[in-house]
Amino acid sequence: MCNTSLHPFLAALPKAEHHMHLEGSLEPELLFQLAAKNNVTLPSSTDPAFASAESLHQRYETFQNLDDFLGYYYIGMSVLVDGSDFEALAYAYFTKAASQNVRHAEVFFDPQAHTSRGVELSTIVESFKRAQARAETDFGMTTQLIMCLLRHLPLSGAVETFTQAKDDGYFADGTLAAMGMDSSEVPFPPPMWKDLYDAAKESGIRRTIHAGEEGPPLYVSQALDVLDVERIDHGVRALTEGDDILISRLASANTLLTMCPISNVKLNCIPSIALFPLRKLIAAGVRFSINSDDPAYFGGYILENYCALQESFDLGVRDWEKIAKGSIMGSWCTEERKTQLLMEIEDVVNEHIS
Ligand SMILES: Nc1ncnc2[nH]cnc12
Ligand SMILES: [Zn+2]
Repeated sequence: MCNTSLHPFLAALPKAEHHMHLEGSLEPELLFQLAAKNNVTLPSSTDPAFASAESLHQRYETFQNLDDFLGYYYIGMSVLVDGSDFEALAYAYFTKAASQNVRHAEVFFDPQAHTSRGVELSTIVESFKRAQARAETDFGMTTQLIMCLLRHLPLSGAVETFTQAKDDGYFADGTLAAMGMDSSEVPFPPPMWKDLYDAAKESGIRRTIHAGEEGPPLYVSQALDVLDVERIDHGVRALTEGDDILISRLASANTLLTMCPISNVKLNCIPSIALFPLRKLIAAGVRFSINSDDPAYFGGYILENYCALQESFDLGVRDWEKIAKGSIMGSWCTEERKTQLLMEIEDVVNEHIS
């Protein structure tokens, strides 16, 4: 059997996504539409990639590294101006994700990149909430928002944004499920953000951080030791560099790694999907999920990530059942929702093997 034969099964498999940036789902076509609607001038005079949606797609094929990508990511999101733009962005992602049987999504957004342009935090959050409510009604998909702070900017801005979100009651009322940190990783080691993470922990707020994407395994250990995070976004370098002590620690603590194979290849964190450390994760018993990161920029949503792994690693149905169940177990939804989703997975697996 060829290793694409499980693709229909993978498409049907109920999935949880834990690592995608809503702004990273801004497809070039919508980007150009919103730029025209909001009179946002794109830098086409200095960068020919901004000539058209097609040339932008082409440029996205050749990112050199994380910062090269982030340059496009921040320009792209500057077309998001009013509430309807944020709602349209999130609802487009939820629609696409539902078509790939994502049943639960925990999604990131980067408020500082919008509030710095004069967009109110409440505009962003309330618009995403409208899209979330529609996704639940239209697709039965549960979703949660994770507010990410930007690590290439000073701590003071991150603290200000965190404090505003907390004072507005967005964590207390469950509008925001957790706090994360993203953007350029090196040279911004986790201990720089200790005060912020201490404040979040004191307020009982869940915490995650991007670590070990371009940064060394040390950043992952520091995130655990100094920031006391509950989850690590990426962490791929802990595996590729074979930090065995750290790998066993992640396994024994059941820390979820939210992994993004296509992103890792597109940003040159690993040379190819075949070198994604999937077998090592499985053998070491590390809990992980497979995610899209920035699907519009990397040319693949969650299903394309599942299928890319399958084409390289030729796993069996039972392996995928374990991966899918592990990602549900690592989710931040209610226990009741987890039970429901685990049963949905079993139904699809049983249907496939019968
Ligand atoms: N892959 C990534 N790493 C760090 N920050 C990001 N923001 C959006 N995508 C990101
Ligand atoms: Zn990410």
